[in-house]
Amino acid sequence: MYTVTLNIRNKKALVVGGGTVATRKIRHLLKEGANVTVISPEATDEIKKWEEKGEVHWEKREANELDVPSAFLVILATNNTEDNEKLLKAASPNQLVNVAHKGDKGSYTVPAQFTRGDLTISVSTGGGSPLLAKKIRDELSARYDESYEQYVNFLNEVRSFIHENEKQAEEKRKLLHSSLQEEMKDAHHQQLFWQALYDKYKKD
Ligand SMILES: C[C@@]1(CC(=O)O)C2=NC(=C\c3[nH]c(c(CCC(=O)O)c3CC(=O)O)Cc3[nH]c(c(CC(=O)O)c3CCC(=O)O)/C=C3\N/C(=C\2)[C@@H](CCC(=O)O)[C@]3(C)CC(=O)O)/[C@H]1CCC(=O)O
Ligand SMILES: NC(=O)c1ccc[n+]([C@@H]2O[C@H](COP(=O)([O-])OP(=O)(O)OC[C@H]3O[C@@H](n4cnc5c(N)ncnc54)[C@H](O)[C@@H]3O)[C@@H](O)[C@H]2O)c1
Repeated sequence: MYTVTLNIRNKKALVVGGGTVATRKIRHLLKEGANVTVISPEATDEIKKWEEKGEVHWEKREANELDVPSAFLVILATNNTEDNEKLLKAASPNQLVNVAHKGDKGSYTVPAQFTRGDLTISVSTGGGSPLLAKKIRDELSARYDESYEQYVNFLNEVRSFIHENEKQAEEKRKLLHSSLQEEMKDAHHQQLFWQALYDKYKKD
């Protein structure tokens, strides 16, 4: 499998089906800023609320082959395997298609994941055992707790500063590695690190 992180902001996403699985998928798509259309005769209360608030466009009907080609990303999440497969055939090879009832039929599956600011940790079994992916994700989310959000911000800022101020590759590498030491998660150590950088490059 070839793992990527996709920017789906303002991209057209089509979700076929309005059940529990579709709802979970839509929640994630909205969080990432996609432009979501749902086609389904029935929908959960959560989807109805999104529709009322104008956050998704819901077409209350069964989907057909003509609906598929215009979306960047397509999620086939009906409870009817034959319908999902009929719609899958209408997709172009250049579209990203997720098939909820059988991951390996589509072009992508969604990993279990969590974020801490700019840090995303994803776990995939490629459809082999979604529940194992979820279990490992839960274990990792306890290990990489909320404090990582601030820590990743710190590393991001430190990295920009080092790139701006240090031109020598070896010294740059050393500084970047020293900012990764476990103790740097602590605010006091971060302050000391900044002070050392300012002193080294004579900034106030
Ligand atoms: C990770 C997560 C991401 C997401 O969907 O957003 C995800 N499934 C999640 C939840 C979940 N999945 C299932 C239940 C009910 C469990 C139960 O019955 O109790 C729950 C609900 C729950 O546990 O909450 C079961 C299940 N899943 C699939 C089938 C069909 C099949 O495989 O035949 C069946 C039914 C047969 C079975 O039970 O096996 C198929 C897929 N599910 C995938 C991803 C893809 C493979 C990912 C991988 O392997 O790494 C793939 C192939 C397609 C896809 O959807 O992309 C999300 C984590 C939740 C979270 O993030 O909190
Ligand atoms: N990917 C996953 O994580 C995962 C987890 C559990 C189950 N599943 C699979 O996902 C599928 C959906 O599960 P669910 O729990 O959301 O089902 P569900 O019964 O809650 O919802 C199915 C939805 O599909 C709609 N629908 C049916 N035929 C349609 C059509 N032709 N066009 C448009 N909409 C149509 C229904 O109106 C309903 O809203 C099942 O096939 C199940 O095997 C996947």
